[in-house]
Amino acid sequence: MTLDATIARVTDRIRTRSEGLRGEYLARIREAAEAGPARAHLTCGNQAHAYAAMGDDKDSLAEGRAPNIGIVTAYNDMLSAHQPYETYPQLIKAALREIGATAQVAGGVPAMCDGVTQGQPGMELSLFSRDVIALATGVALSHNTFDAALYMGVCDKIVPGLIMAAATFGHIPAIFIPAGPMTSGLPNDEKARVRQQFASGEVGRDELMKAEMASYHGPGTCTFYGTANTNQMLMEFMGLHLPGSSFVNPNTPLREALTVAGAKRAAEITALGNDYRPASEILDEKAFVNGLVGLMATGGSTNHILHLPAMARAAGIILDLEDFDEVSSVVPLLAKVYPNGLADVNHFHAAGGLQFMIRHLLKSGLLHEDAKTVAGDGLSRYTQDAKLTEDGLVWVEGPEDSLNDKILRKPANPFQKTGGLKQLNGNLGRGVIKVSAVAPERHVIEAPVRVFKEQHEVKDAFKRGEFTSDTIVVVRFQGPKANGMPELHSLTPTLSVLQDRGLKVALVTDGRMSGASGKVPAAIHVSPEAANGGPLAKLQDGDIVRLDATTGELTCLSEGFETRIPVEPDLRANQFGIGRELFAAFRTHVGPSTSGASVVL
Ligand SMILES: O=C(O)[C@H](O)[C@@H](O)[C@H](O)[C@H](O)COP(=O)(O)O
Ligand code: SF4
Repeated sequence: MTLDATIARVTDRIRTRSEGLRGEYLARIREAAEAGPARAHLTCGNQAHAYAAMGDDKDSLAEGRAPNIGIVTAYNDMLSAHQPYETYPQLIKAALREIGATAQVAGGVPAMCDGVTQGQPGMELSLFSRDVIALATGVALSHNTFDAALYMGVCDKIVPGLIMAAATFGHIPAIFIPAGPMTSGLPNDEKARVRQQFASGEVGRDELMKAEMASYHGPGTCTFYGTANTNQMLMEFMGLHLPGSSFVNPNTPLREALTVAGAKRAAEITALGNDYRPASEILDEKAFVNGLVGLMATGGSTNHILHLPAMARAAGIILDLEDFDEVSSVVPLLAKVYPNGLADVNHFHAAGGLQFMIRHLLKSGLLHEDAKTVAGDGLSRYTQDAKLTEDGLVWVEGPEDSLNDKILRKPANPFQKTGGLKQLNGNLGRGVIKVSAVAPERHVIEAPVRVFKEQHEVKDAFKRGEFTSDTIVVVRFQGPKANGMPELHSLTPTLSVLQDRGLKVALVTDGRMSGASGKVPAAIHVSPEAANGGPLAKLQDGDIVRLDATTGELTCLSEGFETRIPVEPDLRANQFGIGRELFAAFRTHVGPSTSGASVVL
């Protein structure tokens, strides 16, 4: 199938834009690869320290001929998605021992659960934790005793931070090992309904707690299509998972078989063998464009508008908002998974899942098939599903037709003709809006603004009954320099209640939303941020603003707006408590959201 002209043009533009940076990156990676196997550079003392506690594997490690695989783990008990990782290192070590290879836990990385910190001060460390994860992975792999790395992470900032490090250590192969989604509990839309009832005082806290616990009920990734499950999609579209491994539930025989297979595959693709697949060769412009296509076709999380540019830059590739915008304009929305629909990722996987999508996007010429992956050359192998048979783990072609066209469709009959992501421009700055979950009649709003600094102030104004007409709610000083750019997802129930009461409402912020946010139109990541003197700092209550997701306009229409002096914020409350005092350097040095709000790149 001929590659779509727009996809080809965007890829060429990215390749040209990145030429210098990518060239320097690849030269560094080549130098690291040419230096030879990692452990050859270590002294006897270095090695003795590295192997001292490795028991049965000590001799094999000391001989230095067999591949030694570094495990980077984001295990903790706080994320339901990461709790299953507790037992993986032992399983991996035993699997590699079977084939004469070894594995060591190179190090752990922190992982924040955005569900635990949502609406809490801790959320102000969330985005920064992505770069902390990249730094911590660098510390782990700097032991330089590994021929490949297995990265165990699933959720929001964890996969992006691990990718930033995997690209930095791009001379060694990288395989991402998922743990799979939680089994389906109380449907996400039912949970959201009880939250709205609680916000409007119709039910009490005990009713709300019951619903939340029935929704988030066990190990595995939360079942909505948020940032974590968008990560899982990316890892298959970008060829860093084994095919079909993203949405297999934890603590199942198939999940265990895929973990073992991923470990053994890592040992096969090191420089010691004859199928060397370094991460740098997989993380190229084609992989990132394939990731952009998957993001649009699945209606993925807006957080990847921040994460993908940071991930790409670590591999010497420069992504721009115009790339997202143009890919969105030609890639149809093929999946309806909450918040874009009622289904969850388990239903999506059962309907044909990622394998169905990759099959039909390849057929439509919307993906680069000639991509390198950890499983081998060519993305078409990712149209295959993983199955456990009496012959063990096998890969078989996924379904040609969707098993549920309310959840999954072919490009010829999409839910929406485009990916539903729109770049915004105007005298309020540059931002983005995702409309795949917003009703078409709500794509344009022109209304007076109410201006707030904190999300709790919005909820307080709501409780005082102050929202009685169409309103654009502006929450500013939420950018990375101001307070770390938290998610404002906890506003969703309040704004949804206003919307359901018949008001036209929208959110405009230099902050961000959760991948689980959806039905309320939100212009997010507005840049330059208010704390940097951005135009949002000039807005006053009552100004008329126009947000048009069809034309991509974000404009203040009030007289005299342009000549106003930006408001100076008092940000002292964001500089202390819950560890925020440790992140002053991050707030000072963080880059703009338009290039991923990174501190390290
Ligand atoms: O970007 C995301 O996908 C979110 O950060 C998600 O990981 C977060 O945990 C949600 O806030 C959970 O949803 P609720 O807060 O609605 O439970
Ligand atoms: S999906 Fe979000 S809420 Fe669920 S475990 Fe991951 S970070 Fe936590």
